[in-house]
Amino acid sequence: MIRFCNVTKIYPNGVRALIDVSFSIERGEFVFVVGPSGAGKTTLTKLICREELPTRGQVLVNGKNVARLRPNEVANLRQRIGMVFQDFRLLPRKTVFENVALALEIAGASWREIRKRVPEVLAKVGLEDKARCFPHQLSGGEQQRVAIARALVNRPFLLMADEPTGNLDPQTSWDLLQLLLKINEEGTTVLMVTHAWDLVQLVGKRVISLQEGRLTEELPAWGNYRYGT
Ligand SMILES: Nc1ncnc2c1ncn2[C@@H]1O[C@H](COP(=O)(O)OP(=O)(O)OP(=O)(O)O)[C@@H](O)[C@H]1O
Repeated sequence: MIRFCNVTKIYPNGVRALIDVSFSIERGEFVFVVGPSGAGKTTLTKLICREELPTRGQVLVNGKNVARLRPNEVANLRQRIGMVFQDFRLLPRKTVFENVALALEIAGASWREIRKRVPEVLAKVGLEDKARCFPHQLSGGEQQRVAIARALVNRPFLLMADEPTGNLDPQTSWDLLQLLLKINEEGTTVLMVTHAWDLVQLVGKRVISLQEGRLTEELPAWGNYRYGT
């Protein structure tokens, strides 16, 4: 579903963010992307949603070279990839319902669909009773779950979460990871960028590791491996 073929990304200022990176992600996988600050993790996510273009090599999403997409296809690609960020990025003057509804409105959904779909997706993230709240009335973990609901509402084929637990305490981070694992079990491919190596070790999922722009290590899923056993 996602394929990087010898991808190098050099920014205009000369920084080599990714160097000759190749990997594939199949439909239905849960993949962690780890690595130190500046290793190229966010750049990798930006190449997938075509926020950036590779300098060399190819990024294929659903078999299509993203560099060759027409503008309407780029918009369509971005609508079909759910994005979650460390800082939640909710609109502060809109309620939880409105924050999630906006993603559907932009995709052209009818009011009838919005009224049906928003409560469904809020229930999925356990926030059905918070629809009328504003973001500042919620905890960090709840705000991140709203962001996940917003990312899911258009039924994306891929959920990309860039440091989603970066602003959360350990227990809330763990709960959030469980939510992402549940979403993955229900069929959505998940790519999670993280520094939280402790979380990565607690679940047996595939790990792509970057170091100074190079893919240094690819650990397969560990099956039933559990931390401390
Ligand atoms: N728009 C840009 N222009 C120039 N250089 C950039 C740009 N975006 C990122 N970089 C550089 O590219 C390298 C990789 O950055 P990237 O954000 O992908 O790393 P990261 O692994 O996500 O880091 P962090 O964990 O700190 O978020 C860094 O050296 C960064 O300074």
